[in-house]
Amino acid sequence: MTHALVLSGVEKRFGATQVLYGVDLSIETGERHALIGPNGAGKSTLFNLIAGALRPSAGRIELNGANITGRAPYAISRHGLARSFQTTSVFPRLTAFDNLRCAALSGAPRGARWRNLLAGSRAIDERARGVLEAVGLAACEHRLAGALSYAQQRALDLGMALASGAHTLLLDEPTAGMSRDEARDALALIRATTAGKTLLMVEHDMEAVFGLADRISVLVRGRIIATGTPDAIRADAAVREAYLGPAAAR
Ligand SMILES: Nc1ncnc2c1ncn2[C@@H]1O[C@H](COP(=O)(O)OP(=O)(O)OP(=O)(O)O)[C@@H](O)[C@H]1O
Repeated sequence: MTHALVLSGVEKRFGATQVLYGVDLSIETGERHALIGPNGAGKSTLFNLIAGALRPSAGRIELNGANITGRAPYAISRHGLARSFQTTSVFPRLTAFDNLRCAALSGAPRGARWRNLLAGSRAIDERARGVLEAVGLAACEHRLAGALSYAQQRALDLGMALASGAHTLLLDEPTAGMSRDEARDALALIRATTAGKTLLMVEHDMEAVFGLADRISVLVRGRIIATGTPDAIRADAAVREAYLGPAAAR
């Protein structure tokens, strides 16, 4: 079994405040893994450590076997990791198509990147167009990203992660702020477009988590208290207690 992402003994302190304690987490290649936990558990902090926005105080993080601990975000993205944000990270004054071209360009081999840009590379355009269609935005090709609906911007955000060619995607609350119908569409889109990729997502919507994840890890006060299939997590007494209080665990 190969692992796309392996965290060993990861800790994070902000000054005197410790937020993460000895986090061990192994995500299999091609797995869809959800990270859940109460507010303030440390989920965003863990994402920031994996993506390189923060450096761990201790521990090691490997992406596809490469040690990426404490590396800069751009270096980690070159190793094949893309992150989608809770607030979308699209460029509002570029068209949907140009947003995807930028993302495709960022994933192009380093030496070829500026040549590609200058030459208006057909390969980059084709990749961007393919992703535009895959995320259901073909009709919005020439629209400015800032003029798209929130759900469309999230779809474009997902498209940018795909266009970069990343094999591992960190999805930060992919259905946050959406209506029930929009959330269902977003989940179907994620399922359809990420086949074969490794996903780690933080999500509060349990319907989304249990509908999409192969396995779930539960983070409570900076510690992973359980990892398992959706059925195992549902039946786990410690998880029920953490979410619902001691009475629910009995
Ligand atoms: N830069 C920082 N400096 C000090 N404390 C921080 C910093 N960033 C986060 N924290 C603290 O770390 C803890 C975990 O925060 P984090 O945002 O990672 O939790 P979370 O599980 O993502 O919460 P939520 O579900 O509400 O987004 C919180 O107590 C938070 O106040």
